Amino acid sequence: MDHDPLRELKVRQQKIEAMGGPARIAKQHQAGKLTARERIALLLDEGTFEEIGAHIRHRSTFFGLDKQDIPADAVVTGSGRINGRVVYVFSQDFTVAGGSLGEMHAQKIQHLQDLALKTGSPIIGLNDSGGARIQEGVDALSGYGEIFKRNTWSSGVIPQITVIMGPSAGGAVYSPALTDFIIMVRRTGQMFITGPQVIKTVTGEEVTGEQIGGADAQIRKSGVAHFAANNDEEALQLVRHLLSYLPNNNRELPMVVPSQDPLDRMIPFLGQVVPQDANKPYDVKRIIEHVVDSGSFLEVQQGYADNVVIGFARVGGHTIGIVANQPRILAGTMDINGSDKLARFVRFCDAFNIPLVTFVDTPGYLPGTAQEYGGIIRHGAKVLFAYAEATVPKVTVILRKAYGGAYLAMCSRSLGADWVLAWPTAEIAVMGPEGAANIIFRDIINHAEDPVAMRQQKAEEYREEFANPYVAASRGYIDAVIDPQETRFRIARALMTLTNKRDDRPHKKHGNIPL
Ligand SMILES: CC(C)(COP(=O)(O)OP(=O)(O)OC[C@H]1O[C@@H](n2cnc3c(N)ncnc32)[C@H](O)[C@@H]1OP(=O)(O)O)[C@@H](O)C(=O)NCCC(=O)NCCSC(=O)CC(=O)O
Repeated sequence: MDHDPLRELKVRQQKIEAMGGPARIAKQHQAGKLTARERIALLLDEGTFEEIGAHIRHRSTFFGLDKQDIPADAVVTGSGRINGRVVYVFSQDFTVAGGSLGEMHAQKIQHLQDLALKTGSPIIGLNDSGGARIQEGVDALSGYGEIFKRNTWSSGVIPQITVIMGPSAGGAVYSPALTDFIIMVRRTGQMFITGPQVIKTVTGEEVTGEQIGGADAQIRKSGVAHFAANNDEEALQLVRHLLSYLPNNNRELPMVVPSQDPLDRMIPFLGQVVPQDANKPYDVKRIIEHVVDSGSFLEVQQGYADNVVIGFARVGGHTIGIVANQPRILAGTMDINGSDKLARFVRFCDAFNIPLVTFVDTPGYLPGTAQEYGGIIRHGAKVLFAYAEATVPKVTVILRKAYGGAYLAMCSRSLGADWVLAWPTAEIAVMGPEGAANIIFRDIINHAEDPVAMRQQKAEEYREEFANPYVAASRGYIDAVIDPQETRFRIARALMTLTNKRDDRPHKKHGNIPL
């Protein structure tokens, strides 16, 4: 019979598209997971997927692999569009050899990384894999190394987003960790360096995979992941939503999403959200949500170090990065985890031309041995480094307390804020009035007939002197004291004046941020 090339192509394509076969696909679905190809179809604009390297085959002969067919080498790779923008995507296929990463599987991902970097396009990894293909040994391992290297080269050039939709264990966790954002699917997505078996053997601890590396653990306890989703579909929608805030690469600006929300919208009740009593908490997210374009706030790393709030939002349709102290948690103090969370976000925004708006209400750093021994000095320094290094427009709004080193750290004028706005309730001081009185009036208080009353009186004197925005404003550390109801309008105007900001730093290979 004559050879029919077109028929051969069809037969080969069908084999590749059949992935691990009906039984394994059914098992995947039973586990609450979609297949690699179903995921890509949900992620991308309809009909835009262009597959790359579908015919790639492994060439390993160890442990009978030469007799094993591994369609697409267990990863589907290609380009497509999200809201019309070109992106690159790889999707590991757990139905084929457990989505394990062999030499050629890794090469497919590397090729995609190269294309994404050269074309300045975001790259998205959908991870669902048993890790390095054990039969392939060092070829599989070095595949990871090549991927890590490209992750690092791409960092700060193109957005890299990871979705953990199945296991991600051992060496497999580090490519995700090198990307900008990790989204985890609850219950099915798990990340850990060593799994429950190894932990039990070495330390005797008994934990489940979910306890050690599920979405809850990696978001709330470790801060490794940034978002959780309830299922595959929700996670993929979140990728599309997140990308809408980001530019394609570091040479472009984020896209503008037309907004119906007037820039000069007054917010009459905004001032009342912050209690008069400086020791009373409130939810800073209420301020953020009222100020930004209606419904545009996307919080990042919610559930981890919630004393610091970070996220993307829009003002007048333009993306901004929001950073805020959260007085509801730990009284809004700065600590180790909050510093790490804040600094990495500021650096992401700076790398991708996203202006920063910082809301300040912090009494200072969290005291205690746990913080000092944990290296708060080193971690806190990251915040100073990140803000001082950032060249994007920086607008700071001081709502209430701005004390000491934490005042400086929260994008103060001294660190390079372009606009510093303050509410009339702002208090800029070296420390809280009670603490200050205890130190500078110690003798007077100790020798007073009624030390308690004297301490109160002296604290009040200190508060009257410094606990207002006007001393700082008189020295030029604050540019304008504003009526709280005008906050949205004033931020919008400040950002508009900074549209063409150009700010250079001395040429260098790279800085040495305290890690
Ligand atoms: C990921 C799992 C928990 C998933 O369990 P499940 O019960 O859902 O699925 P399963 O075990 O039946 O796996 C499905 C199929 O994929 C295969 N499979 C799974 N992981 C594999 C791997 N790493 N290499 C080669 N094949 C693998 C299984 O043999 C099976 O094949 P078949 O269907 O033909 O029977 C488990 O497969 C697992 O523990 N895998 C090994 C994980 C691991 O230790 N990886 C680290 C590698 S070292 C590494 O990455 C480097 C480092 O850590 O530094």
